[in-house]
Amino acid sequence: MKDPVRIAITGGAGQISYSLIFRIAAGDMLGPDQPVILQLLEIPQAMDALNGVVMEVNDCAFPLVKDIVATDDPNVAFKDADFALLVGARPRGPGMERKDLLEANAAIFSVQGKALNDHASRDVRVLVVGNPANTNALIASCNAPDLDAGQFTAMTRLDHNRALTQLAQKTGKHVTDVDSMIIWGNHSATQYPDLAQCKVDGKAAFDLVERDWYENDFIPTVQQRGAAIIKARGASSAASAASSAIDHMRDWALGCDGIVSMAIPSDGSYGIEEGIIYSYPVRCQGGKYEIVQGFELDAFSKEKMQATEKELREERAAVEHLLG
Ligand SMILES: NC(=O)C1=CN([C@@H]2O[C@H](COP(=O)(O)OP(=O)(O)OC[C@H]3O[C@@H](n4cnc5c(N)ncnc54)[C@H](O)[C@@H]3O)[C@@H](O)[C@H]2O)C=CC1
Ligand SMILES: O=C([O-])CC(=O)C(=O)O
Repeated sequence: MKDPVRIAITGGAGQISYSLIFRIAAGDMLGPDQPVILQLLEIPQAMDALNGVVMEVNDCAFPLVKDIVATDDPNVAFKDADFALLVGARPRGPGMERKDLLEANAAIFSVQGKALNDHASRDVRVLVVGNPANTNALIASCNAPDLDAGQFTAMTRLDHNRALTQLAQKTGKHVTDVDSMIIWGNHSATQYPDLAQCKVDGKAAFDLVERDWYENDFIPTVQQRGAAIIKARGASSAASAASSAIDHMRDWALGCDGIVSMAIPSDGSYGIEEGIIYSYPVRCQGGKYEIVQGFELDAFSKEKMQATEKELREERAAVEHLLG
């Protein structure tokens, strides 16, 4: 058996964590041979609920769980953490955009960025799920000057997975037949789900679907899927968010075939302003991710990519005071 790794999860008593923690404990994120120590963070008012979750994890008798820490102190939760999944934040309700949460949630990520800086493993991999995820990741990263900015990522894998299913259903194929899906930009209604590189069963997606469906159905459906779930469920997506968080971390840590979407610090690739946390097509191998370069962009793509970049710049300007 390998040595255990430490996995910090914030918002441990929330909806997403109620799926996420159990799937990580079952080995879905790092594999069936990787023992884990779960370090769960909550706010003081939610500690009773968190202790209930810990009781349930214990009741599962998971062979891979070596220890569980439940705390309301970020300095304890992030101590020596190898992985940190920053989920704890307020979710939006009907009629809100994710950036409306900026004011309520941004301060959480400056505190947690500092705690990661001071206590986490120097190789910690951070995934921000709490919305608005891209800008929250930027805040956390800016408050962690001793860690590399590239260690901070935000989740657009749920958008990526949603897009895979929309296209697979439209073409009568399976998600595993779809290659090179790309989500560009912000995890918001301005994101750009791009089919220009996409293939289904080896055939160009653009040869299989009408342009009208792409522009007026596929793109808005993926952009608005979070709101559609809130309308249908009366609460924001939870199990699907947890599943995508696991996909993101698993691929980053263990590698994967093909292209996936991750929101990462821009290095200027594709003309996007350096530093903002922007979703790119990446390949993951050897514990690292790398932006896939060289795709040609038409005017339609450029316009959409710039619109979502503009929103991220505006979000950054709104939290300038938290960027350290
Ligand atoms: N990036 C993405 O694709 C997605 C992001 N989300 C976002 O994830 C976040 C969590 O969603 P849910 O689990 O449904 O919300 P929830 O309200 O069920 O759970 C959030 C938990 O975080 C805790 N929390 C709040 N402040 C905290 C802090 N400073 N430290 C630790 N814990 C704290 C709360 O007490 C609560 O238990 C929301 O911001 C939501 O919008 C949700 C779905 C997808
Ligand atoms: O829409 C929301 O507020 C929750 C979320 O981020 C998603 O489901 O993509």
